Amino acid sequence: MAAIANDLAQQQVATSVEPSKLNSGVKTGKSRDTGNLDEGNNRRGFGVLRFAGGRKAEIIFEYAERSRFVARTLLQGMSENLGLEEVNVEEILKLDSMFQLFAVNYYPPCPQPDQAIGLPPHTDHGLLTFLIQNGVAGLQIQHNGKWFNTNSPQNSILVNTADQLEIFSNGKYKSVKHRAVVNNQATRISVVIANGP
Ligand SMILES: O=C(O)CCC(=O)C(=O)O
Ligand SMILES: [Fe+2]
Repeated sequence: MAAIANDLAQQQVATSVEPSKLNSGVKTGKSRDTGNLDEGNNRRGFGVLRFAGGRKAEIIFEYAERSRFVARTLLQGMSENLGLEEVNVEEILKLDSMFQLFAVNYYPPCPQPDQAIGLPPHTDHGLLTFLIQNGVAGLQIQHNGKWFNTNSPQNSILVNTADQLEIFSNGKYKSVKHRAVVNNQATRISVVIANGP
């Protein structure tokens, strides 16, 4: 996973995974929703990159496809856990045409990490967000008002619950508030897929 995260992030390759948006460059603490939406690699916020094809695009396609399978399997389990065995979650959430948003976050080392934030606190849209990283930690989640470091093992996918899941489950699965912190040692790269209905 770390290798994939590095590999993908080092290429300015877009994907046709709908809606063909890649987040690239350094976040400056600005909310993604208010970032500039430009074509090309916008180092200050949202970047929409053109589909370039080639091996890297194939990797992204394959990762997106496989992650859709994982998302659907998890959602079926969650729906059973909610006591919705009778409900066809695939049909209700139209998982066949699942929406995926692919983002790559790049956090260079910061000389004063306690004075900066990589990505400010937020919850994600969608149902489940998958995050892989290049072996450098930095994601924190909020629980009972306190921030906790996450510690994902090598080659794992960290799954965050998101807003539409909270709505779908009537609040039983809470959308986790999270943020990314920076460090003064190593560049961190995270690759995120938000999976929505
Ligand atoms: O880089 C991270 O750890 C967090 C990324 C994130 O929350 C996002 O892209 O929505
Ligand atoms: Fe997020």
